[in-house]
Amino acid sequence: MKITDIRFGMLRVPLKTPFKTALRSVEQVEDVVVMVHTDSGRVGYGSAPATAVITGDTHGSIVEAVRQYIAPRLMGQEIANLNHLTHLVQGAMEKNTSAKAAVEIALYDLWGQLYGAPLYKLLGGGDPAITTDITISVDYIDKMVADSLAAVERGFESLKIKVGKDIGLDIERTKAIHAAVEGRALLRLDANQGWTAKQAVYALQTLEDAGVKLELVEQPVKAHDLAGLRYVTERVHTPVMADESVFGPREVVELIRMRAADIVNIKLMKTGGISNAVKIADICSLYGIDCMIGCMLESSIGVAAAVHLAVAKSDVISKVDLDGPSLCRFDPVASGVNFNESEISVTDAPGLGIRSIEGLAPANDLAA
Ligand SMILES: C[C@H](N)C(=O)N[C@@H](CCC(=O)O)C(=O)O
Ligand SMILES: [Mg+2]
Repeated sequence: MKITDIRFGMLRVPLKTPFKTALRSVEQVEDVVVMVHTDSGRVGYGSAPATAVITGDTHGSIVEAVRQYIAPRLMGQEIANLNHLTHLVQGAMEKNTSAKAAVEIALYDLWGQLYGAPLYKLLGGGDPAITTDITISVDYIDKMVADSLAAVERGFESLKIKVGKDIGLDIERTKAIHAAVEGRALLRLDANQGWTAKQAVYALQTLEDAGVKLELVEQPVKAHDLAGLRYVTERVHTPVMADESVFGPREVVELIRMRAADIVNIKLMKTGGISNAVKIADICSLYGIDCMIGCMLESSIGVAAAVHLAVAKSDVISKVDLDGPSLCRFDPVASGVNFNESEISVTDAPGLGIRSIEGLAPANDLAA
């Protein structure tokens, strides 16, 4: 099965409610869809959102990186040589992790199709059912409490609370949500880099002293501030998770060397796809570091790939934040992964099992 063409589409899906973090506010998912065509007639699908505030990638840069740097290396290549292909993708250029991720996801989809097996089985197998948390956007306290209660009613047993806007309000937000859902849901905080190290220690110690038990705190400080991350990790009981601070395997090695965090959040859009995500999971497994599998605000194509990885690496990926599809008003993608609120299950359809994508628009206007 040889690669003959790479084409693009745009997928837009409205959200149930605006997604608000310390870094941005968005009202719809907007993904570049990458379609890798082969001489067998089979097509592999991948996707990438433009999370410029985290990865630096825009829709235009994703399309241009694939078109100019990645695609030319892949034309005529054999899908069976997957390791060679991922090497070509990763070596095509620096950074541009979202573009690399979209292409790698499509290549792994084709690899599964080639061998007639769902991706998770080729990645090592596992129990094809996982449970995700759901994000509660940062907002007025009453709204966040109401959103948290609604999420618990929908069956979510783990809430990822966005904070990082105002330290005093963040403490009040967390206390109010804790009081409202205590005993019914685990609470994870994600400050999305919004605090200084000292503010983070103050907020977390205040919450700990008030009896607010948190499962973890995610990315309390600026992405580049590994020393700040370590400062927080050393001073609080709450487990600290690195998100924006770690993209690829090299950063994870440095994080472990510095003992800067307790947990690593793996996201395909940061790693540049599945090959590096597998490496990170294996490094963390070696050092006994727990992982979360996360996603950007993105469609169920890229999230489906993350689900397959989570199933296959469940020994080290113990926490799941794959709520992109649950935040959308509907899922335009029919695939081998079924997203049903907190419960996600995978069928035996080959690769990602993508059968149709409703409303896929041309992406020709994004780049020359
Ligand atoms: C969607 C997911 N729950 C999430 O919060 N992901 C990111 C933010 C992604 C974005 O801004 O698109 C995170 O910080 O963990
Ligand atoms: Mg995060």
